[in-house]
Amino acid sequence: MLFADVVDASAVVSATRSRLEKVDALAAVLRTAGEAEIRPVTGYLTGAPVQGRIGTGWRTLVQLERHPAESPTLTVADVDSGLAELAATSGAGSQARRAALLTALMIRATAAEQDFLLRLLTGELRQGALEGVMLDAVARASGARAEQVRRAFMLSGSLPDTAATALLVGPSALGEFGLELGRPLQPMLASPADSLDAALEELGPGLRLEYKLDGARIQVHRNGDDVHVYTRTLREITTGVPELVALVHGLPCRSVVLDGETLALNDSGRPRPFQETMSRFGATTERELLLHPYFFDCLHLDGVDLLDAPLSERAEALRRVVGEHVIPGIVAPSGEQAAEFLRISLASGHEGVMVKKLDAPYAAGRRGRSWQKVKPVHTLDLVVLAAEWGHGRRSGLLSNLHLGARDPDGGPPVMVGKTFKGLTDQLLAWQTSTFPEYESRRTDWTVYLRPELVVEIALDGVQVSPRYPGGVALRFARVVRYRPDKTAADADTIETVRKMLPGQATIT
Ligand SMILES: Nc1ncnc2c1ncn2[C@@H]1O[C@H](COP(=O)(O)OP(=O)(O)OP(=O)(O)O)[C@@H](O)[C@H]1O
Repeated sequence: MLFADVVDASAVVSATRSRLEKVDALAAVLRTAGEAEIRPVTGYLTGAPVQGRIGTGWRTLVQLERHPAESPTLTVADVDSGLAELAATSGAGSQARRAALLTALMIRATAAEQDFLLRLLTGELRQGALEGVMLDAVARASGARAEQVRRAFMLSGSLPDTAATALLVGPSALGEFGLELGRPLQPMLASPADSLDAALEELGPGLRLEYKLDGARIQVHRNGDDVHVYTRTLREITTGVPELVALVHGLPCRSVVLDGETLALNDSGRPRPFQETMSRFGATTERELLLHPYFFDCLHLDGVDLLDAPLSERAEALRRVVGEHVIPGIVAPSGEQAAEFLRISLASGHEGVMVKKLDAPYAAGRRGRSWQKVKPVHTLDLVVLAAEWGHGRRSGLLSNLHLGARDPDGGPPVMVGKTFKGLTDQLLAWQTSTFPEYESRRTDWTVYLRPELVVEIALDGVQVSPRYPGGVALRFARVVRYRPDKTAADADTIETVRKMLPGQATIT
């Protein structure tokens, strides 16, 4: 298959707003892809090459001289082996070798193919929304039900594996994806509740309330002596968190999969700021801060998969295996007890509470109603699209942020507002030094970024606004913090923002 076929399909997907047309274009490519081509093609079309992050700096790429080929000759196999070689080249002297490999690939590509490759390698094509569209396309091309494909993806964490199984082995093979020790699955997510009372009323009497801790999500897999720790985005961090690994080694079990939150605490046992916890997960890790785990779910214990078991049963297994490391919680509280529990959680420095339905299974990758989060301040996680240079005291610093919500149909993020409020001197300095790495273009006043950075924004609500393309604008938006634990795929959608308009339904 020619690489140009993939590039053409990608162009159709970005040109149309119709989800149906996007799915059709992707399904057509999948149907014509050969056996060995399905995995790489799925990766390219969701902006995530199967070789993982190739790690070529943006600057190296733009400096490459590129005379495009007249007509397309590159095949998917050529690109696949080129990227595999690039990914395998590291260490001393690798920079020049990588540039040579890239140039060799680029001179065989047409202008459109070069542009696509560049955007693929810089991560610009990676938009989480595309995953959803691709899952539908896999269903369409293979004849599987969308739900079957989705479940296999959530459990395998890999779209190329899901696509290859559905198309090459057949839809019924998708059912064989189960929980596998050492392979992270997409975490279950919560829906925001309007208030504690609303959540209690919706979930009825059979519920459990837990502290909502403001740390970093962890998923832990142990098989005998083999322990692995993953982040919310399924990145493996085992070697960076030796204290967690040691603790999991000491648990009374042979095999286990745990879901939880980890935090750094200060001397009096209160949580340290989120940024400090996250400093343990960056490129340069801050080893002095010890992380404490608080587990809230158990998905597997000693050979028994618990994904489909009700929370009540999973919580019982959890208590048996992690003992004191279970997150603080109460079962079936009265309204007064629940309100008191929320008050104590906030007074102890936590974010709020989670309200969970006791008879619900673990819905991997779902933001459903059986987990609801109650937080006093409403926040949205949005994508930074651009930043304007500041004035006066902020001159020379990148300040006013342009904020975008995710398009669930795979289009580019939709701008919903701007803000420079809440930016500390430290954050302004960080933005000014970091944003150029994400730059896609600039004008005199504004630096535009590839849509990758996620920032958490507090707001007083939203209003109708013809000035913005989505028809809604944020009111009194202010920056709470950056969310290095999230990718643009995890940002809130334009639908979520629209549902916050006065008179709209509860956010789901
Ligand atoms: N008791 C708990 N149960 C489940 N998740 C918890 C709990 N305490 C803290 N959390 C964290 O809250 C998150 C659940 O909220 P949500 O599903 O909306 O994800 P999120 O978008 O990261 O949330 P937020 O932006 O509010 O932190 C989890 O990903 C987890 O990191």
